[in-house]
Amino acid sequence: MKKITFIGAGSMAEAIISGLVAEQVVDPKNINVTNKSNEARLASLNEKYGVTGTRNIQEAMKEADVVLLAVKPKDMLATMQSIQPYITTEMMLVSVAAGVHTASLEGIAAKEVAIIRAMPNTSATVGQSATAISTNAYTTAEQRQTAITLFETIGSVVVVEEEQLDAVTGLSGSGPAYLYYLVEAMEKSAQDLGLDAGTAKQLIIQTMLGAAEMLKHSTKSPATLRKEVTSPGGTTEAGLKVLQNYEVDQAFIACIEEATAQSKRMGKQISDQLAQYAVPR
Ligand SMILES: NC(=O)C1=CN([C@@H]2O[C@H](COP(=O)(O)OP(=O)(O)OC[C@H]3O[C@@H](n4cnc5c(N)ncnc54)[C@H](O)[C@@H]3O)[C@@H](O)[C@H]2O)C=CC1
Ligand SMILES: O=C(O)[C@@H]1CCC=N1
Repeated sequence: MKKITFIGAGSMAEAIISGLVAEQVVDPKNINVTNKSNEARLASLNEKYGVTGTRNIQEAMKEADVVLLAVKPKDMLATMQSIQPYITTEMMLVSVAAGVHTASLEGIAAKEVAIIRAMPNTSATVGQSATAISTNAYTTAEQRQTAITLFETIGSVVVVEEEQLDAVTGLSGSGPAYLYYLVEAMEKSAQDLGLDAGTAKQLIIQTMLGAAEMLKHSTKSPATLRKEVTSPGGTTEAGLKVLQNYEVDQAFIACIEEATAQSKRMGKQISDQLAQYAVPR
């Protein structure tokens, strides 16, 4: 990876830039960043990471090996149209936009260019994203490896078929929010039970981290690990009975299915929109 250009300078772009710089995968001098209008944001990224902020798209795209599209799905059409003249078949485009299909991007690029679609999550900010990527037909094995290396700077990477990315979005793209929701409930109950906020926070975070480490390192299934906490007639059994009565497992399943369905709906909406602007070849 010699030169990388970020189109979009928001939170996802910053998380990836900080990973690339910290892991020394790319020299900051070879990272260009551009955004829609916020000059101060580009200056701040320059100061923090040594990357080059520019408002000139042609300049930003010049000699880029990787172009990372980190804009909201609704801004993808305008973004693709603005970079289209500068896309070359030697480049690799990487999109992190939820629901945007590689075929839609190919339609606007109108060139046989490698396109990677990725679904990271916000834990990228602390180098702990669970990222899944898929590749289009023009992606070489070397480019695929480059994408894996890029996303490994912000966490773990799996390669999936593109049609699986909706499920990935519902599961791990949105996933941090489900866990934060659980923590919010744990904090509320701790407060009701008279624990001070600082003490509760430390206990909850370490409980989450410890359980995650157990899941990662133990050969036992989650069900076995759960049973090991649950003494017959004890506190866990009493608590879990309440969760079962509320069918909390069914609620989580329905939640992930609905998030996946929403990813599909967003994908259809944006691909219909982008199809109208596809350049005939
Ligand atoms: N927040 C999340 O949990 C996740 C978000 N994503 C995806 O990451 C993408 C970026 O999200 P955020 O960083 O949270 O967004 P953000 O709103 O923080 O940043 C978007 C950036 O795009 C720039 N932009 C908009 N239109 C542009 C244009 N025409 N040309 C150049 N730059 C333009 C904006 O100036 C801004 O810098 C989204 O597509 C989202 O679907 C992916 C995985 C997880
Ligand atoms: O909520 C969303 O649409 C984005 C995609 C995955 C996480 N956040």
